[in-house]
Amino acid sequence: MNINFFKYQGAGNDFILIDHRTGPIKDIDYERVKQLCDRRFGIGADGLMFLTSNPDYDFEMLYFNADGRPGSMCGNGGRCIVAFAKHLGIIDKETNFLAVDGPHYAKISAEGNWVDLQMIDIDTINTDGDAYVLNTGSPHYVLQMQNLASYDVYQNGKAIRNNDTYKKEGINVNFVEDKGDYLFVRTFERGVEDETYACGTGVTAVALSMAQHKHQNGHIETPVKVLGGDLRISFDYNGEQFSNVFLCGPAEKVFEGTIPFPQDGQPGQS
Ligand SMILES: N[C@H](CCC[C@H](N)C(=O)O)C(=O)O
Repeated sequence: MNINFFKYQGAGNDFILIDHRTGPIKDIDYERVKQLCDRRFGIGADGLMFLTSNPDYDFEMLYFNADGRPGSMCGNGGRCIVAFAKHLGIIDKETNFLAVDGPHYAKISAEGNWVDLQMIDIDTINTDGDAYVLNTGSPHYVLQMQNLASYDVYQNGKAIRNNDTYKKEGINVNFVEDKGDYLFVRTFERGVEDETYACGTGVTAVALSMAQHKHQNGHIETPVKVLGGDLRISFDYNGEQFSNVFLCGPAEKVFEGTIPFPQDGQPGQS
């Protein structure tokens, strides 16, 4: 069957979005998802999402990484699917939707291209040598460094993601340089197995780790620069728990089209 797709991007983290409110998704063909996300043989994206209906929420987000496998929470994907839901007329200024890590609240600008997405509360940040390790909906490794612009994020991120500790489950590897007024962050993403231009759960993990590292307290606003643009993380920290965590940034529709998509017992056929 043919289905319509929409391509969105948030700070250069890009996604294929499919409106699937009409029925349950069954037998998703992971190979087809992977091919659609491929930048040479497909549409090209860091991930693919289905927007489905849920009786208790405005909608539900089903996220797949570019390797075709179901991913954990995607922050920029969450912001993009909120913009998509507004485009579809499902929501207006705010929403409560369900994702793989639970319910999320979000606010969206009148123009529909700026989304503040609430992330899960966090109370545990572990360490691994000099790095911080935490789960902001997806697992993240956070390491501080200098001269990040010229750092080999691909080789070093890949080595950490595939070391004995993380190989089995995988981890997203974030490198951060504290620039004083803002944090500069680059991320090697699990499931894409490459550096992406932005990672929302990643910059969130970085901002929280840095607040703990610097012994900051109270209401904190952290501007972040990534390869694909600017994001902002705001949260409250009482020294033990991070709450009211918001990932804020752009979310824009790039283009739309039609593709064959096998499902409902026809995996592999298109
Ligand atoms: N790009 C995403 C992270 C996707 C999560 C994925 N890489 C995984 O670990 O399953 C974000 O903006 O948060």
